[in-house]
Amino acid sequence: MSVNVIDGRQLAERLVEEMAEEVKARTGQGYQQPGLAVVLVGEDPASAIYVRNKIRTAEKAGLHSVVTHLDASCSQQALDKVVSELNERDDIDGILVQLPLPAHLSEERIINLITPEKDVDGFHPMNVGQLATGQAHLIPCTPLGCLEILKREVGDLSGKHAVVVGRSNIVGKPMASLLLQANCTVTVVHSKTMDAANLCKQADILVAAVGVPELVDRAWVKPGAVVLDVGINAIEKDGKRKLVGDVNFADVADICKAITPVPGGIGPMTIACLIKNTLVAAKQRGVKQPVVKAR
Ligand SMILES: Nc1nc(=O)c2c([nH]1)NC[C@@H]1CN(c3ccc(C(=O)N[C@@H](CCC(=O)O)C(=O)O)cc3)C=[N+]21
Repeated sequence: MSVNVIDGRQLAERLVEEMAEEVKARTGQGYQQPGLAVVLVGEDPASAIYVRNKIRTAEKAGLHSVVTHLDASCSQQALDKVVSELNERDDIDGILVQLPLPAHLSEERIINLITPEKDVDGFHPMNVGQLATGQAHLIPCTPLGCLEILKREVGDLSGKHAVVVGRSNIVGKPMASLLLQANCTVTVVHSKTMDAANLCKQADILVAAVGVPELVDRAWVKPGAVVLDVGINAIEKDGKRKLVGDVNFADVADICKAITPVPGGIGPMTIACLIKNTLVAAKQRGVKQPVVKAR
């Protein structure tokens, strides 16, 4: 079987270009330039890289962006205050608080505090509930990026057996909701599942999102399956730091119909979907530019 390696970087770039056109058209019609706010707490180097990528991509799409960088030791009250102020700002359509937060801060509290209309991560219980009931408008970025790829690679998902490995609130659960919405038969596999490999081997669509380096090997994959690898794991190999996914790419690639690589697969699509959600939020809010009166 010839391997189809899905180029997430190229696809993401195309989506960002399309969105840049849309932003231009909308500002031309008198709407305010969409704004994204990213809040970063602490000095985790991986988080700093992701935040930089998000801001760079936002700028490519013609959004304006603000980054608030707080000290790792900041209080919950200080973080709450930053989010509350962003909630009130008219020029900000999307708010993202980079996770994970330092252990002394409550992620749940912050997720619940972000106003649902600006929750471009789609993590607020209101947006989670809307996704579960098919009324979604802000859908978590990674699952949304996965769906975009599946629409292109598979087309109609109706009746396909999709297996999601992992049950996190940020990927596994919303991914399962979205696939169900698209008429897949959905199985969720997790750490307590009996015989995960055999369940996965029945999947037409396999989404791996557990954060275990190269967990999924050949024994887990049905020939002809479409495999999406959400994992981003930094490992040491031959004394060098290297990024690998949750899928053992070299072991499975030749039996897949299509597969996403790490890096260059789902990661860039996640960021493109963050921009998409910021546009969705901006349209929903519909704020016009202030009218300057002629005199
Ligand atoms: N509130 C919140 N929302 C998030 O969406 C969120 C978060 N917190 N915390 C961390 C995770 C992780 N995440 C990534 C996004 C893009 C890449 C990405 O673009 N990766 C590149 C390369 C990365 C590299 O080279 O290190 C790739 O896969 O090709 C990776 C990881 C978003 N997250």
